[in-house]
Amino acid sequence: MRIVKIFRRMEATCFLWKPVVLPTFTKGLLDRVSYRQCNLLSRSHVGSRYYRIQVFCSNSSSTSSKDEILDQRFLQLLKQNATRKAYDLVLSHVSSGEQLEESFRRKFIKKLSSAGRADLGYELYRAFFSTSESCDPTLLLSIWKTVDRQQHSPLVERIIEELEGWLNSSLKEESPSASEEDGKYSVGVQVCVQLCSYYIQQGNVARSLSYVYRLQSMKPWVNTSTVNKLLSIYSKAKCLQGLYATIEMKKRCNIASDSDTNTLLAGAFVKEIHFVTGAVSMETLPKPLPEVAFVGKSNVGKSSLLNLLVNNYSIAYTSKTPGKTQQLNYFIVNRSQEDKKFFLVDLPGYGYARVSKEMRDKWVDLIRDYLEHRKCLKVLFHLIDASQGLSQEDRYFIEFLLTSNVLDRYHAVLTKMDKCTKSKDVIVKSIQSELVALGFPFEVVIIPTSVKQRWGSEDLWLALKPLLLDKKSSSRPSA
Ligand SMILES: Nc1nc2c(ncn2[C@@H]2O[C@H](COP(=O)(O)OP(=O)(O)OP(=O)(O)O)[C@@H](O)[C@H]2O)c(=O)[nH]1
Ligand SMILES: [Mg+2]
Repeated sequence: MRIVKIFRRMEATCFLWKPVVLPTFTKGLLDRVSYRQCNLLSRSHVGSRYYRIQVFCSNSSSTSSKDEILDQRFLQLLKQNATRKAYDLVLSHVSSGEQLEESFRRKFIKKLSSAGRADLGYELYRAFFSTSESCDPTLLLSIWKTVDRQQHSPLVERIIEELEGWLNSSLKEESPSASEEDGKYSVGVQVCVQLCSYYIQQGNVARSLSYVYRLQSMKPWVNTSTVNKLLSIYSKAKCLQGLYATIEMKKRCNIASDSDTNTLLAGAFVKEIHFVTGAVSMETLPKPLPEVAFVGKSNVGKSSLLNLLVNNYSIAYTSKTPGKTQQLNYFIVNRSQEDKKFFLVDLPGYGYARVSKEMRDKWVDLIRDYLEHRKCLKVLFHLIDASQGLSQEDRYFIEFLLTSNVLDRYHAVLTKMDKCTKSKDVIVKSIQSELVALGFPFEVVIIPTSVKQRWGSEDLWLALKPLLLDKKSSSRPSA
């Protein structure tokens, strides 16, 4: 017989005997051949041509093949649901002094856990990895995620104790640099998120939030997906404090939103929203509820911003033509939740609108009346078109506001930021100084937004924090 080809692989050296010419696809197959596949192939033929492979010698130590055989038997037992036997098999292999590669150890632990025996997975973990000083948080997390919450709470408690110990002993609290032990801190983020989730399910809000705050010290490793996971956890738990802690952490860590972030945010705060009425006079306003109003010149983007806030782009009608909204349009949010319901009010615009002067004057009177007398108005969003800056009408309106009693509820919002060429900070600073020059007695917080690019809603929700979290202290202390 003639040796046709020799394949050198990590696991073994293979000699190929006959036929002299190989079909092309067989060659491809042999390029990817592994030690185990050699054995299989040596007993088979491909197409009409027979060939033989002989494994002449194994390049790695004999433990590798033993590990593979153990692996096959282990998987077979798992298939038969004999999880305990599978566990015993691995344990006796190791207790008899055999070596076992780390990749197999990890695999056995994970497989046992995901086969419904997190307890056995954890026992193996203890036997293989854990000494009193060391901890493998990735493995512990993977075991934890497979635990049936009802049945294994002592196990979860043990895992948590180890993970919290690891967080406290291995990760610095004061901001580490991005290059520092990357893997360790990425796992640290995962551990924190899992702990946030665990403690909120246990009803321990303070402990849960402490891990959101902890994430701030891992800034380089926190990303949009971390934020989205937290929003989803606190939304499910209906925990407004958790949602706000997450938004604040996101802002401090300067993490961008994606479309999921907006959907999750709106979904967390708005369980339902309905149109209630279009009021044309003070007499036709609905019965009082805490209220959030959107005011600004015609076409500035009030209705669009309301839609962005609730992530529902068909609830308030928008139009390119100024003067679209002609009444005080009332939308009720969360109407079936007594302690959480509130109104969003979309006002007609002031300034230029494609309607008669008489009509415009009527709107201005109504807006003034509304702002001066509607006691349940808790938050006023005053919209300014960032692409045009403050208009003369805006200045008149601000002069009126400065003499009114609604300043303590005032928030300036910049719209259409996507149309601006200057940087966000430059625009915000310039409007801020204009407002101070107009006579604002405090530095106004300005919220930049873009409905077109769908960003900015988290700052609007932050502005509603006093209203939603503590309805009694919803006004800013007067300056
Ligand atoms: N590029 C851009 N266009 C926007 C933005 N927000 C709103 N618009 C557009 O501006 C136009 C006016 O938007 P509306 O939301 O109807 O404005 P409004 O203030 O409610 O207008 P009135 O009801 O007429 O007072 C629409 O064509 C919107 O699509 C934004 O952030 N960026
Ligand atoms: Mg409108």
